[in-house]
Amino acid sequence: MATETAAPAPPRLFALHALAAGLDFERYFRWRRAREGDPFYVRFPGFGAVLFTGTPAGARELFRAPIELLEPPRPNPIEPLVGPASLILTSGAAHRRDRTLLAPAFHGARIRAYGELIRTATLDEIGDGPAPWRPGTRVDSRAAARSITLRVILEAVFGVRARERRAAYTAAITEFLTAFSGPLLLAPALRRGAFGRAPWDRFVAARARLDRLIREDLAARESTARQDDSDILGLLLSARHGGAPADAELGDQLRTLLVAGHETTATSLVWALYHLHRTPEALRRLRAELREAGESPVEIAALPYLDAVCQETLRLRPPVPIVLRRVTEPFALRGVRLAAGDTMGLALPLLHTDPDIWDDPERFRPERFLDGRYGPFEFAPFGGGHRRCVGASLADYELRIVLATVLGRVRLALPPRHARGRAPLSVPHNIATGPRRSIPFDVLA
Ligand code: HEM
Repeated sequence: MATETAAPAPPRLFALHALAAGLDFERYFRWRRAREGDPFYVRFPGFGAVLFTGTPAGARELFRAPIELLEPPRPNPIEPLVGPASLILTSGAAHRRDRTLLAPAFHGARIRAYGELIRTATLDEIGDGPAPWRPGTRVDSRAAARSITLRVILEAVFGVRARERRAAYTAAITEFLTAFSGPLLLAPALRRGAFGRAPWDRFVAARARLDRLIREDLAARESTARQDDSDILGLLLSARHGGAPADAELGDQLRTLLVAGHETTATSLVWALYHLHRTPEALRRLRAELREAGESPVEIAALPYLDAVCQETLRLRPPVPIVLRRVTEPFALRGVRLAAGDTMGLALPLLHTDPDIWDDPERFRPERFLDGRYGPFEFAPFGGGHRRCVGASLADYELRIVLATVLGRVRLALPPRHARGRAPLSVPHNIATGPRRSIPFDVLA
């Protein structure tokens, strides 16, 4: 058995470290590992120290740790966004109960039923959105991708189809997420009100507006006698008739799905389009595959090169780059002792560029997913173990159908500055990381 060592001391000069991590956290993580080896410590403001690994051996230990030993980390920077009853934050019996409730809504046949909805949402955004994608126009890819993925979540989760209702949600959620990005996410000390004028006050007001919409939909659906479980809210309500969960908990779960379910997928869409348009041979190969394929979502979702493009995007640009677990009893990660209450983490940008697994890891090369198979401890964009992303199948399906629909309808090009310059860094936005600057596309045809 390997000898356990005590944890290395977290770094001094904390403010400088925080600044370096804030400017480019992937580079910072690489630097820390190069200095200290794997695992290594990183301290987050208002959160404490986390022992990180970025190797398949570490991923295996973290994902396979006994479930009863693991909790989500506390305090959790995203708690104000998702709420204390969120699946992301519960543990033990409550987590098991909520996963049992939610997981079936994201499986096989149910997901496939959303195929047409995803295609229609994409076509509407291109042809009929607030800024139609006509030749000669410039598209803000983040705004467009968010609009598509939010619509999918609103319809799939809440069954919201009416345009005005969708617009009300879109405005509320955009305001809610914008109010929480940046300083409030990273500096918990700023989460205080000041006579209605502080950033925290604005965030609390935005959350109240969004919660009002959610409550209205809950009430409307509850008052209808029919049991409609064609969407996720219907499923949750039918389960409630069996006894649980209460209104506030349901509200947190719905807010979680709204937040976790659209920003992550939208970011991946932006990165996929970006890397494809910087890698002409990959774009050509994908277009050729799409030309041969039919329009049925099921057929599209099975295309091998499209699949490889999506996986490669999630490898190089994982939108949720770190996976955290708090241990409730002593545990050893890669031979380093953790005490009860300590937190361990998996750094996906390190795992996904480990040179022992990935050839030429910094390059966008979808072919690697055609040539080889990667295990769940080598490639883990959706995390793993008992907390693996509950929406992974929906996200995978959505990525493929939106990309195929966009590329089948329009020809895009990156403006010269983006086509040739350095690739933008990934920075934390709120629940997901994304490109530091917005990435526009010119519509050619
Ligand atoms: C490309 C898109 C997405 C990525 C990369 C992603 C990634 C992740 C990751 C890394 C985790 C943490 C897993 C862990 O701790 O092991 C997670 C958890 C979660 N995700 Fe996703 N996600 C995506 C889309 C979605 C969607 C579409 C939904 C729902 C509609 C969703 C809902 C959730 C929820 C509820 C959790 C918490 C699961 C739990 O703790 O049991 N995600 N996701």
